Amino acid sequence: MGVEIKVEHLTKSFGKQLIWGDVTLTIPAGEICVMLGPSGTGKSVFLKTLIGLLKPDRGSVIIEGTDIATCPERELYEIRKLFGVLFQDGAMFGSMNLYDNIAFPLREHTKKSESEVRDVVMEKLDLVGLLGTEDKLPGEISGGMRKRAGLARALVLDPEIVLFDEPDSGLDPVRTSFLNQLIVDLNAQIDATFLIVTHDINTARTVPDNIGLLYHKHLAMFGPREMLLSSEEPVVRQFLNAQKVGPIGMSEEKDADELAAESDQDLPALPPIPMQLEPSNGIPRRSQREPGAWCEENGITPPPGSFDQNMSMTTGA
Ligand SMILES: Nc1ncnc2c1ncn2[C@@H]1O[C@H](COP(=O)(O)OP(=O)(O)OP(=O)(O)O)[C@@H](O)[C@H]1O
Repeated sequence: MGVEIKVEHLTKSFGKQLIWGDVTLTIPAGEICVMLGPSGTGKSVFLKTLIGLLKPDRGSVIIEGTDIATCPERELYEIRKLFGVLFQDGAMFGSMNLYDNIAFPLREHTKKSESEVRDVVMEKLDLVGLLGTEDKLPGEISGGMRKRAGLARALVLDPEIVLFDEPDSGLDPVRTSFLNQLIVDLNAQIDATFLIVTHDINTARTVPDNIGLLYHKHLAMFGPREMLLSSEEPVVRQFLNAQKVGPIGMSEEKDADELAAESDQDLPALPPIPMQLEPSNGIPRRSQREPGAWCEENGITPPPGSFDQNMSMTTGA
């Protein structure tokens, strides 16, 4: 069913460097969320804090009634079993074939027999479309296949929460589309809570139920996909539409002179909100909402052309 992650007033620094402060949000059980933000805004640090690999300075991360920011190491060890993580590079052991890489967490953390291990490994390989590649070494397969293998390994302990750290990094647009479809299909199938850190605007616009944006040491906005895609808030609008005009500069914020120089420029109209990616079997996911439902409930008129089935360009950039 997936479990909820409740983050309250979370603050993280390294020495004197504040990464982000007072982050409060709830990642709903079973839903897909995307976390965005310019490079260096602390998205990976956020993922690591959620899983207890980094300790926040203040605030809490509540999972099934336990605050993983303060709980004893033993409890943290138990809570971590709820997580599957797809690391950026797949984090495979280079000298082990895919079978042994994927079997690794089962051999480490369970008492399963080798034949039970085999059943799980083959099931997960099938799930990610990699049956038949089990004897290959990670170095012998493409980047896209390595991501899938990493995903199979993240799934072997049947996680309730799956964290994806830039699943699309280094992938071409076609492989990214296939991986996004796999993510949506998996969510429909295993119903776990998914959190994806990405730089890919097309992924952010089409895959998740909810979007968050970290910017300038705080959470600029978090909410339903349609809320952010129809938002006129300058940072959200600029980032989600990949535009140069707006408060975000080449390195963090633009200064007052830069902003004044573009004050007479008209902002391009918000592009249409694309349809959300559906599972390939056409059966909606449990957390999927009707297109336009959030806008209607909140009295927001979506940009013209939104939710058009035939829309080909989704970013409008
Ligand atoms: N263990 C650490 N010790 C000190 N500083 C760290 C540590 N981990 C991360 N940082 C710093 O925290 C900041 C945020 O890093 P992080 O990797 O989370 O950013 P990001 O948003 O994921 O970036 P990108 O989009 O480029 O991957 C960076 O300035 C980084 O140098």
